[in-house]
Amino acid sequence: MTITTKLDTNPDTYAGLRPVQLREDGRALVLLDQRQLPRESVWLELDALEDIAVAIETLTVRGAPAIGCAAAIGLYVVSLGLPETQAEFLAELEAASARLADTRPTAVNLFVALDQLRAAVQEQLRREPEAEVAKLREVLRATALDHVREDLRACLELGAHGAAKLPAGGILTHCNTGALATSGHGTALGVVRSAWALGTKLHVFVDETRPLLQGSRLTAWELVHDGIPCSLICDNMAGAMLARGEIQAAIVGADRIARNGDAANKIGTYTVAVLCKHHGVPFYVAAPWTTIDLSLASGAAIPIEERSPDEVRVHGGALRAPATVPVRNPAFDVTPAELITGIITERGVFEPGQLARAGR
Ligand SMILES: CSC[C@@H](O)[C@@H](O)C(=O)COP(=O)(O)O
Repeated sequence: MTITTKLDTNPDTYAGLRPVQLREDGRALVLLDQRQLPRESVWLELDALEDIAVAIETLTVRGAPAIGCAAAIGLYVVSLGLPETQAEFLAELEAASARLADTRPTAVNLFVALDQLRAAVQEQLRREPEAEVAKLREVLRATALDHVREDLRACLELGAHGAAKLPAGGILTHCNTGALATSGHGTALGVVRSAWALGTKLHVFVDETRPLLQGSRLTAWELVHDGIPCSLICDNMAGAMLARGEIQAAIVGADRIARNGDAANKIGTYTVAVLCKHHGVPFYVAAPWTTIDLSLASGAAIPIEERSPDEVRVHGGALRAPATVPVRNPAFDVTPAELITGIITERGVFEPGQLARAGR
């Protein structure tokens, strides 16, 4: 297919939604508050460590790449308030990084971003052991902005690779993997966006994604905004849509992909993959390379976040279950590699079993 050459893959000319930014004066993390969508678009400006950590924990900012971007800019912003002596600065920077790392365990992008910033500081100290704190802040700022820019570049490029694979027709997606979940454009939803921009006739089936409704609140909001045809469905309707032949492919994102291609993503993704296998429908995972964790042999080693029982018991502000009923609330599941047709990255589209070699 030659159509991919028409896609804009330049992050410097990207004009779409950027939900995670550094404020123009460079002193605050700016976030589009995803808890308020789709009711209203509220932008928050945060500069305190605890506020930034809580924003990640409460899904004010969410989606693996966006979490990484928020942590990167967040750590830089926090560094502005740290002591001016190098030893104290470094000790407090480590503590701040540890607090941010403690927010959400599954999205590996969080740890990649924090490691990139810490490594950049270490590299500066190796070259200049007496480096002033001002210089170290400069390094943090440049590394954080580079992380965000690289994420956008990856999304635009994987969008182009994925668009060449996506068939016309019904496309099922789960959770939100759009601009909101990244630095912009999106991963799985970025592929949908890129394919639509190229003229592929699509109709997106949006799983509402219980318990926190990232599909109905966020994905549907993005698709309606872009004018991409879509239908919102409850999670338990996906099987019926597949059985009726209304879905030609499924595409989802990932929070962490192990070396063997097993992929952790929003709870319910595994169910979609099993259904697709049963119906002979291709099931794609789209993610930037920062989501691939080659240090883990398989998905069994991916830490899965368990969230508050009240996210399941309470819906729309009202109790929908006995207040004391025991609840399980794993936020993610692992889709085994054998159910995945292809993993779409900025480096190209891989069969799950090819990841390890591609990563060398
Ligand atoms: C491009 S986002 C990929 C994943 O992070 C996404 O599918 C997902 O599962 C997000 O979960 P969330 O709990 O909303 O952060």
